[in-house]
Amino acid sequence: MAHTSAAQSEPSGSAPVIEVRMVTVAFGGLLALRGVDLDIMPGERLAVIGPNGAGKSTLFNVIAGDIAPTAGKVAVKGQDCTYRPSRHRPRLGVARTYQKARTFDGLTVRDNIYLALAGHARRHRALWRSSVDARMRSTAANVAETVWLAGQLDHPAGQLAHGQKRQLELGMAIATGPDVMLLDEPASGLSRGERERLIEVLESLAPEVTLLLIEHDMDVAFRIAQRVVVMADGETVTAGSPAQVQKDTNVHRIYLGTEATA
Ligand SMILES: Nc1ncnc2c1ncn2[C@@H]1O[C@H](COP(=O)(O)OP(=O)(O)OP(=O)(O)O)[C@@H](O)[C@H]1O
Repeated sequence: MAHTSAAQSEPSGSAPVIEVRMVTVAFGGLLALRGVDLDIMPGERLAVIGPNGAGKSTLFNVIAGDIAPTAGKVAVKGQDCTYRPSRHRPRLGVARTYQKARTFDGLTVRDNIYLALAGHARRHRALWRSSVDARMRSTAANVAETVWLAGQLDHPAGQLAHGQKRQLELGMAIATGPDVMLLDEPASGLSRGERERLIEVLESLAPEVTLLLIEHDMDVAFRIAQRVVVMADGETVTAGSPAQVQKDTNVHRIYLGTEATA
């Protein structure tokens, strides 16, 4: 069984887009993360799984900049971001989604996506011209189509079903053209059909987009990820391809249950 080093990628010649080094997070006397190491390579599709309380959300939030670690280091594209709050991540091409979608309920689907685009354009000093506005409106419509919301373009976000709201949030993240997407349980609360759509959308992302997801839904995690990191008790227990992780008897013991089959 490998320990923290199991979450290191195979050497591939390029630098990791995200580096997590010996990250520890203590909540009072409780160690939620115990010296976690993780490298995520550009274009990699990585899922972090593990039983309740394993430390997945804490690790995710440290990477996203929502929790500052008690010890250790986080770098994005080689820049030390350990104590940089989450609002700095988009400047580095990092977008994230939340378990509970954060959309503007009074605004339409189009305007939610437009706002995400506008925020990104401002960062890149785009000019506020009518041609830019028209282009962003058209891009918003294209993004809505990508996330299966073309028919709801002019519906207020507040009227969308849970799954559609999550699709919208995913669209808002995709709209910014991120290099790295951090997805917090993207399949949570989705119907079977919506999960299939989610998988289709994620599979349609450009291959250079790096994807990190924490996910309880094994089907989604194993179908999207090239590499799966298994956490338990604040540590990375093992990592490998979905096929390797499904066969790992230690994973069965700590997470899937001994009756699980590969
Ligand atoms: N803000 C907090 N204050 C105190 N303890 C916390 C806090 N956040 C998480 N914890 C504890 O840290 C440990 C790891 O929690 P975390 O949410 O990271 O696990 P998880 O793997 O994401 O679990 P789940 O799958 O249930 O969401 C748990 O014991 C949890 O109770």
